[in-house]
Amino acid sequence: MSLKSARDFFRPLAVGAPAPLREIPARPSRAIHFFDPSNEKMAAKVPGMIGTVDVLLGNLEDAIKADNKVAAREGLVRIAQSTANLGGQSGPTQLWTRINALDSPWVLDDLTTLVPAIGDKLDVIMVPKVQGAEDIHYIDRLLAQLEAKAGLTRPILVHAILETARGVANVEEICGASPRMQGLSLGPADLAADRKMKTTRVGGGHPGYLVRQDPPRGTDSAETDPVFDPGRAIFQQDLWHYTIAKMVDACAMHGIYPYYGPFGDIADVVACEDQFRNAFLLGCVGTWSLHPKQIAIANRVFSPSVEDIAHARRVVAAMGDGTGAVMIDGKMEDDASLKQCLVLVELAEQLAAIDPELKKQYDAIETVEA
Ligand SMILES: CC(C)(COP(=O)(O)OP(=O)(O)OC[C@H]1O[C@@H](n2cnc3c(N)ncnc32)[C@H](O)[C@@H]1OP(=O)(O)O)[C@@H](O)C(=O)NCCC(=O)NCCSC(=O)C[C@](C)(O)C(=O)O
Ligand SMILES: [Mg+2]
Repeated sequence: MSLKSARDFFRPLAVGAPAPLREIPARPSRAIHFFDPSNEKMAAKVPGMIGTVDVLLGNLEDAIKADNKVAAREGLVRIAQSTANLGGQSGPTQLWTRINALDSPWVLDDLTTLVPAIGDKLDVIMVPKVQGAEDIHYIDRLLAQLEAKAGLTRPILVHAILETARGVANVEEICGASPRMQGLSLGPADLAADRKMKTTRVGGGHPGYLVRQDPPRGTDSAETDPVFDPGRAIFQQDLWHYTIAKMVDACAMHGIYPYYGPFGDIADVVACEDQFRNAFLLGCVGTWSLHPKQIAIANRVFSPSVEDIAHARRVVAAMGDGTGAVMIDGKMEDDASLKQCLVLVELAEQLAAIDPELKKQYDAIETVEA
């Protein structure tokens, strides 16, 4: 892989294109809510969702029928142009899109239509099925040319979906391929197919992927029949743990943001919440929402709880200049656990700035002396 010099990395890739950002802004993005801009019923709901969801994403790729690709692209342009407070750093809700795959017949028209028409409102472009740095380099140069032509003053950021085995293998070079890289999401359906995993679910766990409690002492495990042996507990495992953890490390290393992705069992709100929470605990900043009812789940899970913030503030207060060790409720806290607490406190501050209800809850926390 050829590496750019440090100086060249932050140079615009086209004369007249906006300067790349040195840091990716930490804008709240707990839920990236997908809608089909060619579906009139869904599109009609978009204005009413502003302020209730951190990101609205006009989807142009999979889940949009081939016959509706042009209508979806045009619908997104119309919605972006006619909806106030959506995208472009002005409002509470960002506007993203997911373009078609780089080898599809639609992607070039997606980019050459969207950037001149609504490039000033589009915060992030999600690129599906990214295989390696070369895919990001292609998008990077093309966006710079289109931004220059359109006279844009702010670079559009790029988000890659991790949904091929090669993409997972190349995840670090993908994250570091361009200063436009904003983050990564897991694409569990395409990734499962590409890896030849044997699950047909869109994200989430699988009852067959488990570990089982040992048989009682003195029993020959060969004699136990799992079907007639209900006494042995089974523990379902997370099929996606390895990939999410790998994605989180690659993103943290490059100063960009990891997201879970889709949870296809819309009816199972409980398992959806579990999957989202696992991702939150592992370091993801948000997830996708495919149906309006997943927005509230994502907002709840990806906002630190009042209890966590109360504890984190106690530790911050007790640690004074941030060095040494103290005991709080029987537990040791030191320089490192202070940093863990600051992750939560800083996230709470960012969220409180855009979510008045959450601000009220965090403001009501009484400071308890350690
Ligand atoms: C699942 C579906 C078919 C159920 O749609 P439905 O109409 O059957 O659901 P409903 O419960 O009956 O809907 C109730 C109301 O909500 C509306 N509605 C419903 N959904 C939305 C929405 N998203 N945004 C805004 N409004 C929505 C719907 O139009 C209806 O309106 P109404 O009350 O006026 O009749 C529908 O929700 C949907 O199409 N969601 C988006 C699906 C999508 O974007 N999939 C692609 C992302 S996942 C993926 O690509 C994989 C990945 C990463 O690539 C990889 O793993 O490889
Ligand atoms: Mg996919």
